[in-house]
Amino acid sequence: MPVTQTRYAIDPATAKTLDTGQLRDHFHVGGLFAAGQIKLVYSHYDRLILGSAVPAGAALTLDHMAETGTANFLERREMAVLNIGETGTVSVDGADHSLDNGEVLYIGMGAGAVTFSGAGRFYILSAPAHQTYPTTLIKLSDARRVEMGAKETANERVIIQFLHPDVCQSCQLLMGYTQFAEGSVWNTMPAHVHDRRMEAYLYFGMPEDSRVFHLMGEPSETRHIVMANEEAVISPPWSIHSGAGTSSYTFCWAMAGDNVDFTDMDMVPMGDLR
Ligand SMILES: O=C[C@H](O)[C@@H](O)CC(=O)C(=O)O
Ligand SMILES: [Zn+2]
Repeated sequence: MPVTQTRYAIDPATAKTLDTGQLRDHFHVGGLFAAGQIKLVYSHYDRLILGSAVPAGAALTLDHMAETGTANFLERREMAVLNIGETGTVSVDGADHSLDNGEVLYIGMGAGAVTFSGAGRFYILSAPAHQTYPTTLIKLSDARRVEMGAKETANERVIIQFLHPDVCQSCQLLMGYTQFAEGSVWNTMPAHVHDRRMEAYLYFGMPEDSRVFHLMGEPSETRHIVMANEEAVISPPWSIHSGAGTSSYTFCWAMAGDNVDFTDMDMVPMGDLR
């Protein structure tokens, strides 16, 4: 059985009254990637579920989560699995998919139970779905690469898009990860919001003592959450999501909501940030 928890959606007026601990209780997700466990967080923002599976030698099967109210987890949902560990296997619908580090498996609605095995450290994302699309292994060479930023602004990076309409079809999940050039640490500044899509970040590939200061909140009311390696953060639709690290890092971004248009962002003019 997966270890589960629920995070409720709150409005920005409530969010701005929260202190550090309360902000973390709502938005920060720690304790993922525990060996021998599937851990899942059910967010009420667009009902995105995020979590982890670390088989560590013994196979782990995800078939049911009470929070979805369905007999099978994928009955009315789609899923993406990113392997941030060594090569591992994800078995679904009678097929074994071998995922190397940095590869993504899209699993369509109705595919049934999902079994994780091998040396993988699997990051799991799932959103409600309305139709099934083929389960697809997406290799790094299949993904779409968007170069962004510059060294001078410490934000030289490549956005690698896996669940994107040009790469792999999905109902509402959009996901990929962003890698920095050495010395670059700033993600998504100038910042943006997209009130029609929520987003979740997983920060990984960081040295143990490194931290990312993740920025959130309405543009006129920003807060920060201090993130360590392999920790996730839920970004409400009304919130900016940006950050700077004490070293370079990789972060997986994932979105769910009303459209799958990656470029549909409302950029925040620098003068509006508070
Ligand atoms: O809506 C898009 C998301 O916030 C991220 O994809 C941004 C990102 O990866 C980056 O700028 O590096
Ligand atoms: Zn965004």
